[in-house]
Amino acid sequence: MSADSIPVDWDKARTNGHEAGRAAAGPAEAVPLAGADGRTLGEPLVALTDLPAFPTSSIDGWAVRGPAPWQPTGRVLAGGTAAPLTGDGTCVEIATGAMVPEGAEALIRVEESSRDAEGRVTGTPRPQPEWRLPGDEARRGEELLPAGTPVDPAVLGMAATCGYDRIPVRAQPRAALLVFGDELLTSGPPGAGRVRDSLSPLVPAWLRRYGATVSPAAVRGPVQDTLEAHVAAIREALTSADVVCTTGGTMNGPVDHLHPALAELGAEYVINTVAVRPGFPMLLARVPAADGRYRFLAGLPGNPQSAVIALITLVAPLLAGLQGRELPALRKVELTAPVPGRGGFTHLALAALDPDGRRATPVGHVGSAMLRGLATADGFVVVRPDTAAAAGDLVPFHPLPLYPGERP
Ligand SMILES: Nc1nc2c(c(=O)[nH]1)N[C@H]1C(S)=C(S)[C@@H](COP(=O)(O)OP(=O)(O)OC[C@H]3O[C@@H](n4cnc5c(N)ncnc54)[C@H](O)[C@@H]3O)O[C@H]1N2
Ligand code: MOO
Repeated sequence: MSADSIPVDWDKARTNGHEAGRAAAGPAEAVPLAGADGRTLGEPLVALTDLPAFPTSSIDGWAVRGPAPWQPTGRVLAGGTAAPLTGDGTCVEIATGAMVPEGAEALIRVEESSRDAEGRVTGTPRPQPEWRLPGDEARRGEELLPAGTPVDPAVLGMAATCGYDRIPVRAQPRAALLVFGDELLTSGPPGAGRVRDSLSPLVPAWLRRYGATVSPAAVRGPVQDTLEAHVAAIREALTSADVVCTTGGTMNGPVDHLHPALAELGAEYVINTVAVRPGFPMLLARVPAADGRYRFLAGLPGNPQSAVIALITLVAPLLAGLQGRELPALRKVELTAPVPGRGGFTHLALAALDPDGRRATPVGHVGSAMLRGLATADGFVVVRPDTAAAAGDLVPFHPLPLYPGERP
């Protein structure tokens, strides 16, 4: 296994990362609805009954049969089963959500009805039906959502409506982070040749937004800059993680030990360097673990913005694949200012979106060692190899993994 390689095209790197994840995805497991938020459907969600399951009144009023006036014979509330209406000129009082009795011909709203001295009901039904028929929303056995759908609050509510107590979802990938670099400080301000480790706080938080779990014990660093310490730390992390991310040491500097460590661990590269700037020395490898199965290692470059680009280029597609999710397609936005190309590399340029999300403006402070631009951007505009983008051009946009409201 050589550390030298031809950089992979950026789009191809995303696709390869996704396919590698998909090929390694585990089976679906049934979990209670309360624990399924944020997971991914492992099988299609199918209607267990017709929906609604019985003819259901949409109003409070009267269920009537035959011509007016109607003599009330009883009442049916939500949750009850209704006796059939058998005689013309009869009705039952009915509540919203109650089962409409067999034999009912119309429903009349209470405020659009009146009663005579004998208690008989009169009124004119509205032209549109005031009840919902079984199957109006779904037929029993109908597929409502495909496998691979992210589970959100609406999906949880729909599964409950259908009568599910548990739903089949994919396991959440377990991720770990190893930070390399003896120059890193874990607290206090930088100086005297030392820089503050910015990736231990950043990477786990974004891994979680991509659907992985990261326990506090799974974040380690700085790992000592020796080959032995790197190999030992990776081996240890592989015992409890499906995806181990490392930062730094991806190049061939005097203390860059990642490639030699991978060789020692018998790893096989899925991707070794990507033709993208910033970020190119990134890699994704399969590493055999002690149990005989393989896990993934994503090597993120040490420059912080480059590490983020490796996260969105390799790790996000891998995690999507492992969860059985599609690789998100990139939408296009209009550039408000020119963005230069980066020769034969894809250029990912940090940009902020207009409130309507249609136009992107490049932000400042975007060197690969900087995070200031990242903290004000919504994502990256994509400028393909051997091109440059002009103001007014439509270009693909890769969003940052943000929760709603995080960039108001
Ligand atoms: N001779 C060459 N040198 C470099 C090249 C090159 O093509 N030829 N490429 C540069 C590029 S591009 C990148 S990116 C970096 C990637 O290098 P490594 O992944 O080996 O990263 P390190 O050398 O360990 O660190 C680079 C830089 O980032 C700082 N760093 C590292 N970890 C953190 C962290 N957790 N928090 C904050 N900052 C971090 C580190 O101090 C260095 O300044 O290689 C270039 N060199
Ligand atoms: O690729 Mo480096 O990641 O340009 O900073």
